[in-house]
Amino acid sequence: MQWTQVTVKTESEAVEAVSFILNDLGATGVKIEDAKDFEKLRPGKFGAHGEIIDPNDIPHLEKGAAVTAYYPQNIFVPEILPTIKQRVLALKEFGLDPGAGEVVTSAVSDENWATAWKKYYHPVRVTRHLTVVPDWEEYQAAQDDERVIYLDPGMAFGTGTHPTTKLMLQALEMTLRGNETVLDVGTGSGVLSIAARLLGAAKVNAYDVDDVAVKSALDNIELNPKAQPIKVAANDLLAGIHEQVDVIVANILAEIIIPLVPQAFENLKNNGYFLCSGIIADKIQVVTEAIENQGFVIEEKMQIKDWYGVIARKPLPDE
Ligand SMILES: C[S@@+](CC[C@H](N)C(=O)[O-])C[C@H]1O[C@@H](n2cnc3c(N)ncnc32)[C@H](O)[C@@H]1O
Repeated sequence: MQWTQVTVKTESEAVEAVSFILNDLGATGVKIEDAKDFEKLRPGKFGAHGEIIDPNDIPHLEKGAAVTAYYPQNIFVPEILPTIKQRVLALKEFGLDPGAGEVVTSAVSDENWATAWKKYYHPVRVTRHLTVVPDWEEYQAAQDDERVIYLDPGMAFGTGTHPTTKLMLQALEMTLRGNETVLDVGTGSGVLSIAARLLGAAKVNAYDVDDVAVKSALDNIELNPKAQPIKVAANDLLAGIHEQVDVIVANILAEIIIPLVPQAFENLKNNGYFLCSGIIADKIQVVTEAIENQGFVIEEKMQIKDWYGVIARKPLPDE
């Protein structure tokens, strides 16, 4: 089994709180390194086996502290990084100094990730009409009504095969009829935006908070002339966006979907659809409550493996 290692560089006083945040987001364990612990070790002290300890021989931090967490494969770390950064920096509000709050991931190095997954990534018929094809593979559509999405997701999330993406591809296929306006929040590789256009949406705007994702989405849109044009921009959810669209789709974590719910309601036309996934079993109730309390009608709850998706509709005023 592979693990992703996430290290938060912080200060001694914040190590407990940072450990709590990392565990709360699904870490299976944390390791704490604290320069203050080494200050207590004096040269010449005896260790447990009678050896003389010279702290300088032990790899240690010269200053500050670092908390390292380990995440199992079913947690997609790039997705939780913005939440980690946000919650660590917010510790200031509780009177704790989080230091730089710098977050570093390793174990699955960029280089490994960029190449290792390619071995397992082949054309996949994800839904009745949508097939995702790696850009470097030759593929011939088997039916006239099959739509092919060419992708090279690189470091961004969205090969099209993750259950959460699949749920939203299915939801788009169930919802779109043609000529809709669509907002794709947390676009990652751009896969959902490309799918929306290929399924007949007239206009799609895609947003992501991560510049790597924005670049990846733009590159993938280049690979799919039939899906062009799609507008892509860096944005935090729908902050500052005021539109009236037919469909909003978002595959993000439950914690991030909840603040999106009122923004989605505001940006949808009556009878418009809010499609969301990225929700684990523990969170489905709180997300559906937030959606219903906002005034949406839940039309479908979908599930693949441990992941849930929701199709919600903004009702007509007289409903
Ligand atoms: C699970 S990926 C989904 C990618 C793609 N849409 C898919 O379905 O495969 C979630 C994406 O949401 C982005 N994201 C996370 N927080 C965000 C926020 N506050 N605003 C916009 N995008 C965000 C992440 O950078 C990531 O690219």
